[in-house]
Amino acid sequence: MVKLAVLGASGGIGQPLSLLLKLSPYLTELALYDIRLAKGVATDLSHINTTVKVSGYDKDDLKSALTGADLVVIPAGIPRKPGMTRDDLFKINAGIIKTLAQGVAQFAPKAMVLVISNPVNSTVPIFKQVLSDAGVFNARRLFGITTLDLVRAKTFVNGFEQYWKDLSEINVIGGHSGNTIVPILSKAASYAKLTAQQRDALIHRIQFGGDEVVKAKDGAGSATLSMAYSAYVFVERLLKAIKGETGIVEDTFIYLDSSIQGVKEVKSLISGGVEFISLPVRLSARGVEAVEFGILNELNQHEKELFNVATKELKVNIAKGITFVTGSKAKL
Ligand SMILES: NC(=O)c1ccc[n+]([C@@H]2O[C@H](COP(=O)([O-])OP(=O)(O)OC[C@H]3O[C@@H](n4cnc5c(N)ncnc54)[C@H](O)[C@@H]3O)[C@@H](O)[C@H]2O)c1
Ligand SMILES: O=C(O)C[C@H](O)C(=O)O
Repeated sequence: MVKLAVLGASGGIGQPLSLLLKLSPYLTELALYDIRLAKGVATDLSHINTTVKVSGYDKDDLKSALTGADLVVIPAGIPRKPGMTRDDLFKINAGIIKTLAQGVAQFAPKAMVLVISNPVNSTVPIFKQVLSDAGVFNARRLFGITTLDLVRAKTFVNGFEQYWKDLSEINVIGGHSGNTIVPILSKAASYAKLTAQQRDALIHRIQFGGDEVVKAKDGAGSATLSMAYSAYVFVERLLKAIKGETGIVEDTFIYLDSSIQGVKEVKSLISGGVEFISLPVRLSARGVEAVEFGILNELNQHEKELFNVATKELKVNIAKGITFVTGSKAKL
């Protein structure tokens, strides 16, 4: 029996993501929550003849949506319009995330939480701080979903070569906004064939892929379908790990808790220190099993430079999220 709650289920991401989750062989129950239309979306999906039971919950019924949830996936919040950065969403989305985190702390304190809402670099720290203040935070169970960056990286490399043979050697680490997104392509043999100009163009496209969609949608929002796909990929991988499959590693944004295997090494390898970061994480039934820190020893000079730029910006984004909850300025 596995219950998953989607908070923000009626939105551009929420609807296609809920559709994909309705098809999952690993789920028993799907609880859809939104401040609008969740019951309608749930009724629509409930006509699909798969075994996942779907129910919808209105604005005032967060408690029912969350009670008994093993996983909570959160795409609630406003998306970007052309000209905006993800940080411009902070003003509205920080409050939404704080409220939802308080709900999770109260009604599903043991659930694995997967945050999609932007700016991820700040919304995940907000979530962590609320859970910590409520005394229920467990670093193994909180994830920022950065899978779309990896999905984009794996897609865009094909623009440069007929066929990039070693997609599994590609990672995207750091955070989820512009310069904090650090594509790690150098482990793949095909990387050596790129000119510096091609490499820079490819990295830029991965870092700013979100802007491409925002511009193309021309005011009607940001990536929804590719994001729903990416979240589904991550959720399925986590569900497989929960079922006991071993060797599952995904790039995801987590809190660096020293009790987690590999975190001490990560901290010694990152100059200046960050508290949250996306790295390859080994998943298990308890969520984050270990951080695969070895990648940090394998960066080439160019990637090290990108990574240093990323961690500086990331620290500011993280502090902004923590400060929002604590009310006092977080240390940088
Ligand atoms: N992590 C990523 O890679 C990634 C990728 C794409 C988009 N996003 C982010 O995901 C978020 C959602 O994007 P979208 O395109 O689905 O937006 P959307 O506006 O289409 O949908 C958001 C939904 O959230 C709901 N909502 C608002 N406040 C809520 C609350 N308090 N409780 C529950 N639901 C609430 C809205 O009613 C709406 O249905 C945005 O912040 C966007 O920037 C993240
Ligand atoms: O670009 C955005 O604002 C949405 C999302 O973070 C993305 O990467 O597509």
